[in-house]
Amino acid sequence: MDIAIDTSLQTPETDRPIALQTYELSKTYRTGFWLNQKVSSLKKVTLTVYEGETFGLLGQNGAGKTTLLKALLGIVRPTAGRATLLGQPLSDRSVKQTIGYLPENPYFYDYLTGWEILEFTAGLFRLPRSHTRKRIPELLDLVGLAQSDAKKKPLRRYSKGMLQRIGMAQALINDPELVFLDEPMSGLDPLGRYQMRETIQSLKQQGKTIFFNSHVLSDVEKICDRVALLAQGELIAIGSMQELLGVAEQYRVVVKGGNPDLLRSRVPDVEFQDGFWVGHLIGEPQDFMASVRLMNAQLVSIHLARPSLEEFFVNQLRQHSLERS
Ligand SMILES: Nc1ncnc2c1ncn2[C@@H]1O[C@H](COP(=O)(O)OP(=O)(O)OP(=O)(O)O)[C@@H](O)[C@H]1O
Repeated sequence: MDIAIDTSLQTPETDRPIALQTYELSKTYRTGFWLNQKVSSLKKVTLTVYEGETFGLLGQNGAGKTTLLKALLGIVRPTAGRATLLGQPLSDRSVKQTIGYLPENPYFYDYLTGWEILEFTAGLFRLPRSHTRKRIPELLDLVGLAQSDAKKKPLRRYSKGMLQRIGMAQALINDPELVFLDEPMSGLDPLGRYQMRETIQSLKQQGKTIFFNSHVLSDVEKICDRVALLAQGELIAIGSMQELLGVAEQYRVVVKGGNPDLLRSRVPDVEFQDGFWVGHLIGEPQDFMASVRLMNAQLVSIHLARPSLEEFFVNQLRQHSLERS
């Protein structure tokens, strides 16, 4: 399939330069012994990521996130549709020089030390040795491995968190403009996740575009400028946190006791959590407080809040599966 640059793809909604764009990108895998079964993993996905953005791709297991990443990186061939990376079609190999990629489960030659693996990767990019000698310590510092003896230790003696960090350093060796991260927080403890977020934020400050998949929605909410949500290969939502979650104009209420059916008329998304009814209020808080008293229920808390990304994610997926059934 020939994926040519299409000028219609280059028409931005704003004047911001585009880092990555897909137009009706689709991927169908053939599986089974006779390759006679089809799995439609991406269905006409159209999206734009602007330069300098931190963009999060969300979705349940099997939603098609890795397939989209692999299609963009040329690891799998799209079945239909088009895409550009830094203005070039996917078929243009030269663009790979300016791209970094951290796979979900990076494979390393584990007899190499941290320093050696970075030297090896630098060699693949044909970076001059003098440059590599300066670049490696900078990267070890950026990913939080400079203080340890990581550079001298073989990778088979690395912890999961250290491997993830050296994978990140490896993805950045060529000082890429566009960085793809597949589940960068996976397997990290809370401190490791915090440090990975810091690393991503410092890349953002350097003006890099970051495109990443994650299941850790609280991290995504903290660091992403925009997110897209995939469900069964389809793009079902895309936007900034403000566009998707709104501004804080809803009251979140926590109530003890009371009749859930009556509560539901004012708090449609109410759910029972750890002994309390929790949800978002529709209407005036004063009226609600009066009705809670009439229900013989107890108001535990009420405060202005917008839904979390997790609540948005669950609601969107529920709605999508209702529409499908
Ligand atoms: N090489 C392949 N051959 C056949 N089917 C595949 C292949 N790779 C992925 N799939 C299928 O495509 C669908 C999307 O998979 P993908 O790995 O892209 O999802 P994902 O959103 O990244 O999931 P996870 O969060 O679990 O990594 C799944 O149904 C998966 O089984």
